[in-house]
Amino acid sequence: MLEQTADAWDEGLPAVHVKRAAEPGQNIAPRGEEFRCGSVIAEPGTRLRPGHVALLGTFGYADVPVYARPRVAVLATGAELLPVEAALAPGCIRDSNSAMVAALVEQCGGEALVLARVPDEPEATARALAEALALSDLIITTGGVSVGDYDVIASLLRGIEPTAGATESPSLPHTAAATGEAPAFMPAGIAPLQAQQSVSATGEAPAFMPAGTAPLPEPALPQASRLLFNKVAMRPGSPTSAAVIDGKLLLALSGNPGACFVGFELFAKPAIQRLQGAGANESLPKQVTAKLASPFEKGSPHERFVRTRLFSREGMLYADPLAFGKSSMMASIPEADGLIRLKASPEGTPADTIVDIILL
Ligand SMILES: Nc1nc2c(c(=O)[nH]1)N[C@H]1C(S)=C(S)[C@@H](COP(=O)(O)OP(=O)(O)OC[C@H]3O[C@@H](n4cnc5c(N)ncnc54)[C@H](O)[C@@H]3O)O[C@H]1N2
Ligand code: MOO
Repeated sequence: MLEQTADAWDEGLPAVHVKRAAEPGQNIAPRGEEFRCGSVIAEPGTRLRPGHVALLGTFGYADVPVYARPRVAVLATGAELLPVEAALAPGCIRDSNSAMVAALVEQCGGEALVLARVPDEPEATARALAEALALSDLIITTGGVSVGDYDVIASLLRGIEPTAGATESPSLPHTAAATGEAPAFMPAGIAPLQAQQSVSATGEAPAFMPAGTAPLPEPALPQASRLLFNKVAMRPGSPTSAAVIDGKLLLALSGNPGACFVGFELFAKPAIQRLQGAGANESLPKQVTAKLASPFEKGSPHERFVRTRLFSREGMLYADPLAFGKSSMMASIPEADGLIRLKASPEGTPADTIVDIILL
């Protein structure tokens, strides 16, 4: 509001000049202007944003029931993995996936429980998964999911029965957005959320890890396990797999950091949001369209998800694919604003093509 008066003189005396007369009711907030009796502040399942918290506050709701943050166990597999703080040794690599996945989990509202890394041994891995099941609502593993002799997650998954309708290369979950269906990989009856726990994402075994957990008699997953899918028709991250173990979702992401990141965005993020009560559509990745700013030369037998920078020029959104976008590379991950969805094609995609973008 600006002052509508000015100093003036009237017949030699100081006066106030009113520039514009007030209208009746002006600057008075009538009762019920913004909210009526019965107005809904937030529907059940709404993710509470700062604006919702302001509304709840103004109407005196100090406490409201919310979903517990899902506890997400993060288990990196690979004999070559070292803790982040370790000096490099020949043939070894630092476990960056655990730290990245933990940060991604926290970013989408989950609570990350970073478990001790396991070598490529079925017994140790099955034991670690049993421990993860006891501690968490959802398990994310990285690595060991491809076709090599030491890909232990893959061999454990091969040992369980596929769910009716499970496929080798399912459609990607966000293709369900148009139908309004729940993502196909979300199993019905996921175990209810339990009390919260907190743990730091240092990559070390958490202090609450039960000591002396009895080893499983066989390196196998529990009887009640069901395979949802093994492998997805996408690049990167084609070995991504999913199963339900004892009523909890296991997402097995690729060990390659770039593929691990893409797998998380496409599969883990929607699942974590669903566990927080988000509706099927709300939890799916948000998509926009943009013009490709530079050509993407490489073709792919499967749909490809390319990390990209986004910018706008003259009212048009452009996607500029980032360098260092290979599955094994991570330099482009922090730079990426989105993932370009490129259709399977033997050829590359020319500049100026209108492409779908998943926003990160
Ligand atoms: N014979 C074939 N081999 C592979 C195929 C194939 O079709 N046939 N597919 C390749 C593709 S595509 C991918 S993707 C990878 C996925 O392999 P895994 O998920 O089993 O991952 P690993 O082999 O365990 O690791 C791959 C790569 O990533 C590094 N890594 C693993 N974990 C971490 C971590 N926690 N932090 C950082 N880096 C990690 C690991 O050292 C390897 O370099 O399979 C191909 N092979
Ligand atoms: O599926 Mo892999 O990530 O393409 O290299």
